[in-house]
Amino acid sequence: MHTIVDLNSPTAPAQLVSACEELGFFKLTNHTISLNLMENLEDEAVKFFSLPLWKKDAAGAAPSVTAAAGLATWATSALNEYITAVKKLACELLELMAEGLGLRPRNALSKLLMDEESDLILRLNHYPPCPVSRESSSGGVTGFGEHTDPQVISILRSNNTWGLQVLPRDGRWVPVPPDQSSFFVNVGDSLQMLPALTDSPQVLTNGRFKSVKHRVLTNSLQSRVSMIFFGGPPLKERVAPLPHLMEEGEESLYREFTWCEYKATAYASKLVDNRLELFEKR
Ligand SMILES: C=C1C[C@]23C[C@@]1(O)CC[C@H]2[C@@]12CC[C@H](O)[C@@](C)(C(=O)O1)[C@H]2[C@@H]3C(=O)O
Ligand SMILES: O=C(O)CCC(=O)C(=O)O
Ligand SMILES: [Fe+2]
Repeated sequence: MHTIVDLNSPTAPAQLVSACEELGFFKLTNHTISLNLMENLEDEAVKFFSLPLWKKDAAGAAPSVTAAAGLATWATSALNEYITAVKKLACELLELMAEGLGLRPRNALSKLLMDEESDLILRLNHYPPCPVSRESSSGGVTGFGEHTDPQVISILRSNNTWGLQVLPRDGRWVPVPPDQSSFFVNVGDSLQMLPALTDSPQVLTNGRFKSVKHRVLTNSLQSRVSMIFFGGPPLKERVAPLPHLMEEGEESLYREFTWCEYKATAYASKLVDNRLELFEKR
């Protein structure tokens, strides 16, 4: 079962750090984003997804979040309000994580997303109901295949339909009970790389935070609508372990790369591929 982090709790920084170290995934409660704000965008998404294909196609390829103002033809205000709120939340979480890790300055991680050139994506997914075939080995039809997210942090909100599953490192797929008023947060590949060493011998690794594998199975009766904010650094930003967290003389497990390089590799790979492996020093 995943951790539930209460954003209002005085121990939130420590809770965040252990959730990111253990599974790389947690449910976030007591945030300040209203259900109304989430539902406004969900309603717009439902309207959009019910349009005929040719109209959806006409909306064109997804622009980046920073270009959302250019999306004037579709749900601009619901999108902009949601993006502003969720970006602020992502930065708040990264600041609390930095505090939990004892990092100075406090914005060591959040500044990656605050930069005006940060690479932010908002993705809206719709999974129509889909009856389970007898051949299905996973107990459901795959809606979104297993993968890790390449960015720093992903913040997911869905309606109350089951489907999301996470994979602990040495375990089995765990279904995540949906909760339309909470967020589900996962560590992305780039955050796995960033915080370097820990003093605990069991986890003496640069990958102190875990980029969790996850997938979505469709539901046979209800449709699932999810919106996920992916926070990535500016394309030119170097992704390297934070020196403050490295022990003296200790080497990074990964070679240094820019987010642009990593993203290009990720986007040229298959969804299921282990992309971080390609950047490990051997
Ligand atoms: C198959 C792919 C889809 C994806 C780009 C990729 O080549 C591998 C990473 C995929 C992923 C997973 C997280 C996000 O949903 C996403 C938008 C991202 O940044 O990386 C998707 C990419 C996509 O759908 O284009
Ligand atoms: O739609 C979901 O619930 C999760 C999708 C996802 O993991 C992704 O878009 O990267
Ligand atoms: Fe994902």
